[in-house]
Amino acid sequence: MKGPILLNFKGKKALVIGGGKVGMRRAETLAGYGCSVTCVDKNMEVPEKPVENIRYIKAYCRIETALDGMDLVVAATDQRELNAQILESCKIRGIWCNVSDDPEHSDFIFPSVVRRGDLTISVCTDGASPTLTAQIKRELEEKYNESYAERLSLLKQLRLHILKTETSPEAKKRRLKELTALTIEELQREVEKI
Ligand SMILES: C[C@@]1(CC(=O)O)C2=NC(=C\c3[nH]c(c(CCC(=O)O)c3CC(=O)O)Cc3[nH]c(c(CC(=O)O)c3CCC(=O)O)/C=C3\N/C(=C\2)[C@@H](CCC(=O)O)[C@]3(C)CC(=O)O)/[C@H]1CCC(=O)O
Ligand SMILES: NC(=O)c1ccc[n+]([C@@H]2O[C@H](COP(=O)([O-])OP(=O)(O)OC[C@H]3O[C@@H](n4cnc5c(N)ncnc54)[C@H](O)[C@@H]3O)[C@@H](O)[C@H]2O)c1
Repeated sequence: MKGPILLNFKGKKALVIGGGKVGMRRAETLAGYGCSVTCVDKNMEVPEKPVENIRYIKAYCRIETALDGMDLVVAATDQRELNAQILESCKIRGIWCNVSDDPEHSDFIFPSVVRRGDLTISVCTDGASPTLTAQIKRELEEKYNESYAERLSLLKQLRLHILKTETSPEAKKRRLKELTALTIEELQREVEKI
């Protein structure tokens, strides 16, 4: 069974093999998390707006050398056999691999993600219905709108202040809980008092 964890991608290196629709989306997702990404495609088409953390390489994938030094690999070619070979080579080397057409054997898969500042909500159906995943994501985007980024930033400041100043563990817990019921305007007023 797969379970969610949040990885720290800073300083990590990822290889995405196959820079088609899915591979390019994965490369951009990983780059967005701060990962250094190399994307290899035999027909590489560099996008109009290249992404800073992505090296775009036009070449056939050479598994033997391409995997060296990689922390994560995504096999996203349209060749099932090649994708399976990439997974096998990663297993031998102890590198975690995602195969875009084989969630069952992948070491990790890509959930759908809603981000609001420090808030991360991820949704996944383990490949059962990515369409339902996308629907649930849209519902969450509406419920947890952009204002949650501001709300969290205020809550963070207040939490740090309470942790520093409040000595009683019970009072600490109670005050932290009370804060989550406040509106943004009320939170702003609380921050001004710090
Ligand atoms: C969340 C998101 C993240 C991302 O991909 O970045 C994602 N799929 C997204 C879009 C999307 N997926 C598909 C379509 C075409 C329309 C449709 O059919 O609905 C579209 C729409 C589009 O492409 O625009 C179909 C599809 N998906 C998979 C297969 C292969 C298979 O099932 O074998 C096929 C059938 C292929 C075929 O038959 O053609 C497999 C996976 N897709 C996953 C994630 C993983 C499981 C997630 C889960 O179950 O929750 C997993 C296992 C991949 C993995 O992570 O290894 C992203 C939404 C972005 C967002 O809105 O946030
Ligand atoms: N996970 C998802 O959300 C999802 C959605 C649709 C499709 N898929 C699956 O993901 C895979 C890729 O789908 P896509 O729509 O991105 O396909 P695509 O055809 O757009 O991209 C595949 C890319 O792989 C490249 N490629 C093929 N052989 C190569 C090699 N030897 N070396 C380097 N590059 C090579 C091709 O040039 C092509 O650009 C398919 O197997 C598909 O079934 C997954």
